[in-house]
Amino acid sequence: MSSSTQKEIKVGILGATGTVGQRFIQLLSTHPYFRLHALGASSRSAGQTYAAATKWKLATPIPEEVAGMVVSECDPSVEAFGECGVVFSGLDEKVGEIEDAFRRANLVVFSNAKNYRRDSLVPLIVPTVNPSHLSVVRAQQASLSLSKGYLVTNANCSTTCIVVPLRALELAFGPLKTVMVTTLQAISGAGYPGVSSLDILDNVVPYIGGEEEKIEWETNKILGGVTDGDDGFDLHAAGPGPINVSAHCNRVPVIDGHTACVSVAFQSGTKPSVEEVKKVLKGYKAEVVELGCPSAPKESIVLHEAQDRPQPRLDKDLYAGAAVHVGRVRECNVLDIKFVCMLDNVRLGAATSSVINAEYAVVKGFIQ
Ligand SMILES: NC(=O)C1=CN([C@@H]2O[C@H](COP(=O)(O)OP(=O)(O)OC[C@H]3O[C@@H](n4cnc5c(N)ncnc54)[C@H](OP(=O)(O)O)[C@@H]3O)[C@@H](O)[C@H]2O)C=CC1
Ligand SMILES: N[C@@H](CC(=O)OP(=O)(O)O)C(=O)O
Repeated sequence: MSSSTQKEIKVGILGATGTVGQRFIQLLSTHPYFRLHALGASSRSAGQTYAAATKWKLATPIPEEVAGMVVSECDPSVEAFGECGVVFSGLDEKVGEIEDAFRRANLVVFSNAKNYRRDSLVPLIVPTVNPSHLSVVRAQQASLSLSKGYLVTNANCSTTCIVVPLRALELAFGPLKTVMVTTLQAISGAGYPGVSSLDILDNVVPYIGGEEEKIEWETNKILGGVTDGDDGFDLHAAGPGPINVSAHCNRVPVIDGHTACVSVAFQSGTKPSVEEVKKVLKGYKAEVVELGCPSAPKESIVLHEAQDRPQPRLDKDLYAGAAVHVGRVRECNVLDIKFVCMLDNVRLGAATSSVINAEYAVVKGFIQ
């Protein structure tokens, strides 16, 4: 779809004052398809201008046209939200029912929260992996008698980091059998103000509530397929059984950028060489890139050859934080192959994924 023929779609942001909400503002203030029209947050912020309500933490200033917008409650009956075609949600998981209320008001909702990821009619989409799962929203709409509204989720940020290289490997070398992953997760993953400085400075915290279970479960939904008839998901589609995923999650004193150390075994029992694996990762082409979705990165996987890369501080900003970085590809003595991957947890790990998912929905005619 060319920007000259495209009618701008009015969009709202739920949780606009938060860590993910701020990235949405930054990404959408110059977007070729979407125009910011409504901002929502809690009753603590409602009624104030965006600049007054928000502890802005990004290095670029609050876009001028947004600073003076008045934040409202997250309620679909607010007039400005009713005028939107799409809402992007950076809402806390504790208020998941708000997203459902917007969907039932016939709005298209792109959510970052965990609440609906396991729903059998809600797509869980990493845009550079499984955007075609969007087809299931037609069954979701039918189940709720909605003509326009539906809800799409993106994945947990660490899960997003690992599934991009895993998809590339699976397409080239066949179904995966076992994945072992150890994460080193940035502080911004816990939102603002997040983990207290006294807990995280000079320290590593070897526990992030619920994170390991999310990685272990979500990986199978994302790498699975959709059922015949597009009315659900098949967690086992890629192989004879689900992938055995075992995760250890750690919080580390990094501001942005989650790192994951991953070991993989394939079902076939045949070990690909390190050079074959590198070639496959480098050559991986995602559909959203081929379709020209405006926020999709030129390379979905950036392969690093230097021994000490990827590093969050040095690598996370490439392609506006929309790529997964992979390095240290080597043979694994226990499983088949191992590598290190890293992504910007607030961009590809959250806001950017929602935006690319919405771009794909526009290009594929799922948003009028
Ligand atoms: N940070 C990250 O890296 C990632 C986050 N996520 C998910 O994204 C979502 C947002 O996370 P994050 O931005 O980090 O969280 P923050 O805590 O930084 O922001 C939460 C937002 O939700 C709003 N909010 C809180 N309570 C209510 C309420 N009762 N009614 C309406 N709005 C409310 C807050 O508004 P107010 O300012 O008024 O309190 C704020 O805008 C979460 O579900 C999180 O799990 C997913 C992947 C990565
Ligand atoms: N739990 C993640 C961030 C997050 O909010 O994940 P989820 O969207 O799965 O709740 C972290 O702390 O880094």
